[in-house]
Amino acid sequence: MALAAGAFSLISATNPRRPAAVDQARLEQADADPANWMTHGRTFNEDRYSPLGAINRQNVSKLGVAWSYEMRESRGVEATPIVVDGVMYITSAWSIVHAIDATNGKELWVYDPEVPRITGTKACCDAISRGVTVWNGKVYVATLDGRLVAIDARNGRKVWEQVTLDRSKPYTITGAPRAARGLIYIGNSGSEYGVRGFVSAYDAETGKLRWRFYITPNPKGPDGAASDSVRDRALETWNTAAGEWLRSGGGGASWDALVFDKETNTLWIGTGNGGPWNRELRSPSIPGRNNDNLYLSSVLGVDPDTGAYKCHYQETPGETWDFTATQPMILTTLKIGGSDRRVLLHAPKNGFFYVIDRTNCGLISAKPFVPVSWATGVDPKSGRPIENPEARFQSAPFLVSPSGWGGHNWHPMSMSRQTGLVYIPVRDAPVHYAADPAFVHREGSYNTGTAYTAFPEGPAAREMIRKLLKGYLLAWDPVQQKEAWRVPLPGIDNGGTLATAGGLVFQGTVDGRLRAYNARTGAILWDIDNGAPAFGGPISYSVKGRQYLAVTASFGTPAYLTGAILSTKVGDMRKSRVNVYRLGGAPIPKRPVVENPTPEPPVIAASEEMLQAGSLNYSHYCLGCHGMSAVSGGATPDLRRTPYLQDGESFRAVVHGALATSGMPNFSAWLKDADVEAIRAYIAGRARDAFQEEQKRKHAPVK
Ligand SMILES: O=C(O)c1cc(C(=O)O)c2c(n1)C(=O)C(=O)c1cc(C(=O)O)[nH]c1-2
Ligand SMILES: [Ca+2]
Repeated sequence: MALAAGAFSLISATNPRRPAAVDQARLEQADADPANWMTHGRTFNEDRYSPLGAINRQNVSKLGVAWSYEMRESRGVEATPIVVDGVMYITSAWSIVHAIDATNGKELWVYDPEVPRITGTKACCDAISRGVTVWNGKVYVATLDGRLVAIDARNGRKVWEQVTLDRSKPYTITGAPRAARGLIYIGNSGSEYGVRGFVSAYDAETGKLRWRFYITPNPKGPDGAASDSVRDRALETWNTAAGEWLRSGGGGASWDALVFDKETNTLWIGTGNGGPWNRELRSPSIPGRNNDNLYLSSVLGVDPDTGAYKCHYQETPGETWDFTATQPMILTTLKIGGSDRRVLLHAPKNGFFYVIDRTNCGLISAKPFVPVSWATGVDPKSGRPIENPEARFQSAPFLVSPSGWGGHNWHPMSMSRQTGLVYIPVRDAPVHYAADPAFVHREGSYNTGTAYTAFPEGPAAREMIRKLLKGYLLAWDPVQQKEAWRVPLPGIDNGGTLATAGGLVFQGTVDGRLRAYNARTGAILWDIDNGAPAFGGPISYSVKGRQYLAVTASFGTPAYLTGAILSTKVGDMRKSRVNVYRLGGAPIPKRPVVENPTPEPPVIAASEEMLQAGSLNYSHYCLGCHGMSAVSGGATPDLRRTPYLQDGESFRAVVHGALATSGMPNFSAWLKDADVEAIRAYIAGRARDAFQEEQKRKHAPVK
């Protein structure tokens, strides 16, 4: 743990309040206090609308750099910064918390929870964290390895720490905790790794567990948890005699949205996908019975004080595609059919935009916001999707739109109170799903029960990805349930959005641009190089009357999916940053594209079987950080270019822990010498493709 002295004196010099003095009253009145961004989505309602308008359509093109803060890691950053009274609190990779002077980028303190790097083997999506929450002078971080830590906002010292989950199981935490009414709420991740998801509430002062709600029922008996009261009802929707879920827990991990609703006194939980994905392997369906697998893929409302079940709406009954309902939620009031309705707006992975009644979880409307092939619509009467009968891919592979990458994933959407539109980073990313008859559960790896075929290997992948995967920024009218405008974007891994009273929407793109759009029309008013993608939601705050725009800049995170293959910045392992902009700031720095040629790879004699085994093991154990087709997302070394590739012995040493302190986990429990050599042969093949392509380009006649 590193500390920087002087944090408190600096804060007290600029502000009379003690640091992070956030309480219920202050959060409830967040709209009267737009200088601060005190909770994940700015207000309890999480609409990510900033009432600050000093930066507006007329002057946004004059934004320059206020400051830029360098983190210690090159890994992915997904956090939304929190700003209270001139101090920013943010996490970088490995759940490291930074407190920064929000006016000049000066580091006040850093708290490193020292997450064991082996935890990386349980994380699907890089060593990421979506940020902290603050309450009554403390900053709370949920660590990748499952702890909830309360930190003194004055000096970065730990006040208390709780282990929130069974660390012998493949759980992680990537989500940001939320604070309300003296409690800290936190979920977890790991549905693909074999866990049973739950949400917990801890006393903010003492760290004592107040309640717990399990997303899936315990077939062995009650848990002594808040979810016990609905256990029987949930069990009726599972096969209690067969299925992987009896061993793994069935998934449902709630890894992102947790929204406190002060108007209906509800904590809204977005629940996750099933584990494994394939329902017929997870919990074989029983003809003539309900096979919905509650409470997977649902918007679930519980009592914030006790965790008692209130109501739910299951968006994807019998989830089988990695269709999480964990995506960010916006609470608002809409005039629908002449009356004011308290609604929850949700654009989950499954591709439908839902308007849900916050008083009873009733469906008000649902319309596709992206092409959808698994269902033709949602029946307004029953609230159930009208499924395409082939979409469950049991008899034949099926091209599912959207796929588990999401019609929309965790990247926060925002809503403008001026236009009434919701700004969604959309992914149009169909994928072929087929049942995996050879499914075996593997520790330390992704377990889906699905042969999920994405792309061919090698140079062909790039073309395929360009053609098939489309991303765009979508402005959506939630009352009419229709598109207002869209702007096509490169790739699908674009960042979250922020709407402001300046009539603007801000968003980062996967190729590292940062843009401001006219919120009414989608016209691009500002478009700069942010150095690296701003994946999380941008925020705006002000100190002493000056408005700032803050975004992160990092590689890694979800960019391993496709962004890396499309990006010109591949292999550019610079440190992650927080970039803050203001009117009249310094000029945007020029950042030349880094040339990073592939060295000639070694020739490794390998049979076709060996290459296939290498490819399979690569996808199980390496892809999550080092990228599809061995094309790194830029936050971790590009394995096609690592010097360790050149000789088998050093390569094996690295896979078996030689670089464990730098973040490369030790895989010796799962990968034996022959497995490692097969992976090396596979990567050498990918490296040869890249090498030959580069040679061809180099020697091509100049046109
Ligand atoms: O089921 C889960 O437990 C789980 C966890 C996470 C996570 O914690 O980040 C993701 C997903 N699933 C997931 O399906 C997914 O698409 C995803 C994307 C990301 C990301 O950070 O970009 N995380 C996750
Ligand atoms: Ca998942």
